[in-house]
Amino acid sequence: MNSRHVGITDELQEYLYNFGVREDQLLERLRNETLAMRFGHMQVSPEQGQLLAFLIKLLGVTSVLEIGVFTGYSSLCMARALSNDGVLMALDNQKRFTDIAEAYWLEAGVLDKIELRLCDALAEIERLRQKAARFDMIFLDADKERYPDYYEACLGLLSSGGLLIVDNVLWYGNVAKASVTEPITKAIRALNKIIVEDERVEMTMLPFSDGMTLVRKK
Ligand SMILES: C[S@@+](CC[C@H](N)C(=O)[O-])C[C@H]1O[C@@H](n2cnc3c(N)ncnc32)[C@H](O)[C@@H]1O
Repeated sequence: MNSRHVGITDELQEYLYNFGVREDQLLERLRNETLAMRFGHMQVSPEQGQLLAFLIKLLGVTSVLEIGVFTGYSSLCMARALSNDGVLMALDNQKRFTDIAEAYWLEAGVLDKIELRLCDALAEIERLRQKAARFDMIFLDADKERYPDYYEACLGLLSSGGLLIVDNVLWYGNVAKASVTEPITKAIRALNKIIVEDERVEMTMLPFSDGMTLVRKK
């Protein structure tokens, strides 16, 4: 295996932000407001938000399901990238977070593209499956302990050729450390094994931010 990988130092991360990411003032304000909050570390990185938006435009995605909204950074990136007839269904169970998200969606003029549902996401996905709902793209970024359950449920909601994006698949690098056996790391490891062995999909794991896997349903 080719072992030439560039380690991301703080210096290189700064370079990446200067030359690899375009973040406007609204997103920067949301990012800084969120980072100042407790749990602010849960927010996606600017480069992740940019990749999600890029994929939506590249693939002409018109329906997105987001699982895990938090203060709305990723949903704002995705909603802006959708065409005017595009829809983003956004699931979270914490109104104190999504109130912040909604204020930013309103300011960005994308509130009417987003259908926010305050719910337990896995239960809501099961309800959506019973109604035979379909999405072109799903971004999974909620409770990691249930990632394997989410994966199977999400595949049932994806159109053929649809894209599932799973965040935090490297979990701070812990997935590769045998000594780490806490429940979240174990669940993410389990999901990574399921995905790499799943012949129903094509996949690629990106060592990007905290690790993102792109899964295309055949
Ligand atoms: C990592 S954060 C999402 C970050 C977000 N994508 C962003 O752009 O900043 C995870 C979110 O999942 C939500 N969450 C956790 N468990 C959930 C559940 N069972 N149902 C719905 N939402 C859940 C949390 O409230 C939190 O807002």
